[in-house]
Amino acid sequence: MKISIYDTNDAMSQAAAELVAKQLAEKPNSVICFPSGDSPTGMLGYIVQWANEGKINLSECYFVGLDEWVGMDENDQGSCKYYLKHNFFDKLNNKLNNVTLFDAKVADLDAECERMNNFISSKGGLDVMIVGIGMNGHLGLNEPGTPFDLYAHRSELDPVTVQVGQKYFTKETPLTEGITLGLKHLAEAGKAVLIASGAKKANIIHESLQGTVSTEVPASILQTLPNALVLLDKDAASELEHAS
Ligand SMILES: N[C@@H]1[C@@H](O)[C@H](O)[C@@H](COP(=O)(O)O)O[C@@H]1O
Repeated sequence: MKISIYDTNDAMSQAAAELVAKQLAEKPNSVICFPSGDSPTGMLGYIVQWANEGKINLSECYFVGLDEWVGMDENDQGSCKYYLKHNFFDKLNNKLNNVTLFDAKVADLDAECERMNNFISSKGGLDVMIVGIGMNGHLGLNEPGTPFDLYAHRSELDPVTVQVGQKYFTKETPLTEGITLGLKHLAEAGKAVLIASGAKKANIIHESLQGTVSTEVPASILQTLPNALVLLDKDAASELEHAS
């Protein structure tokens, strides 16, 4: 695991976008996973800008979604699909050719997990998997207690996730279940990238990156991963020991 600390959220976001741009320059048909939430907004802004300026080419790459609230689609404000549509897909001048997202409205969610697993393995795995971190240390919707060796799976939501998740919705929304790529995908990705910013993430970043490795803190898996890159702004890094 390598940790990089930037002065601002904007600098951290630009560095994450540069990592994606470099990956695409080296391998145009890369398989890339983006999260939703507040963390990737700045990064996606740079990627959209550079794509629309013709500086990066997204036409050959494969985009995979990280997770979704069960029962929601792109029409539900607060869904991961809604976020990606409004912050990424719809802002690009050229429509993306290859986008694979969870369908969280299907009756057979286990089959949907298999579909995502099969798609990713058919492409030889994820080249870059970018994730944010939840206030309880979740990655995607891999909640506390999730085994490290799962691929895509259904997830019973932790009370912290249900409460914090309300920030994505304009009115109180019942959230009970999620569907998500697994921590095994992260372990097997070419690059496993965590992005985090803001002082409110400082405590869970410290616990995840310098505390005990445990399934109770899903992000602690990053300590064990040689492919892990952690990009933080200085506020999110403010409780780390011996970090500069
Ligand atoms: N399901 C999402 C995750 O994919 C996201 O990465 C994480 C952090 O969210 P944020 O970036 O808004 O802090 O929690 C949410 O619940």
